[in-house]
Amino acid sequence: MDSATLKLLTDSIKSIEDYPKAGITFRDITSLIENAAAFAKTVELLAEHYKGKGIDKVVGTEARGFIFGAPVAAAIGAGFVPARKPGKLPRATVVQVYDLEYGTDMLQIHKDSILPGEKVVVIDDLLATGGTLEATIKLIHELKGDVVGAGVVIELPELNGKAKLDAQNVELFSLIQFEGE
Ligand SMILES: O=P(O)(O)OC[C@H]1O[C@H](OP(=O)(O)OP(=O)(O)O)[C@H](O)[C@@H]1O
Ligand SMILES: Nc1ncnc2[nH]cnc12
Repeated sequence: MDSATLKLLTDSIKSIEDYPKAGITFRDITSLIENAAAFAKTVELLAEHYKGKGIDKVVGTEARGFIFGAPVAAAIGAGFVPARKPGKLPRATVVQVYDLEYGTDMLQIHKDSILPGEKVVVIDDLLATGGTLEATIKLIHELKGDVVGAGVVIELPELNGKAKLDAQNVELFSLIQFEGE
């Protein structure tokens, strides 16, 4: 990405100290998506990376993964599969419990949302410890999907979430890296 685009995206993300608890610097993408140029460019860059690679499904994690995952899916001609927090999906699901930078949570996807052998990309706003993406990848693997990549707007390299993706042989694509937790 050129330096003007990097500046557009980086400057549009607000950083809030000690949210949601002491010691965490919260990287807030709501200010990025409020900015029409920054939002469009973010979706375009993620889509560009995965276009033409025969991706069948994009999985986005609730809630912020929906914001980027759905438009990327439409842009690359893939279906969109929501990975949801517990109790939100009406049909049979597969389930994973995982740890977060600031707590624990659970994700589910519909059992029939991914067919064996389908090529799948996971999209989220941010990679911190990697717990969310790891749990999402495990859900897709349970359904015998082929996870070919994980794309995020923001990576926090100090938390080493990439190691969890490496362990699953999933390539990480991140647009912005912020130092510090
Ligand atoms: O790499 P990790 O340590 O797993 O952290 C990253 C995850 O944390 C945030 O979601 P959160 O669970 O706060 O939910 P939200 O999208 O509903 O705000 C963020 O949107 C990522 O999904
Ligand atoms: N530091 C952070 N900022 C925003 N979202 C997050 N999810 C996990 N860690 C986060």
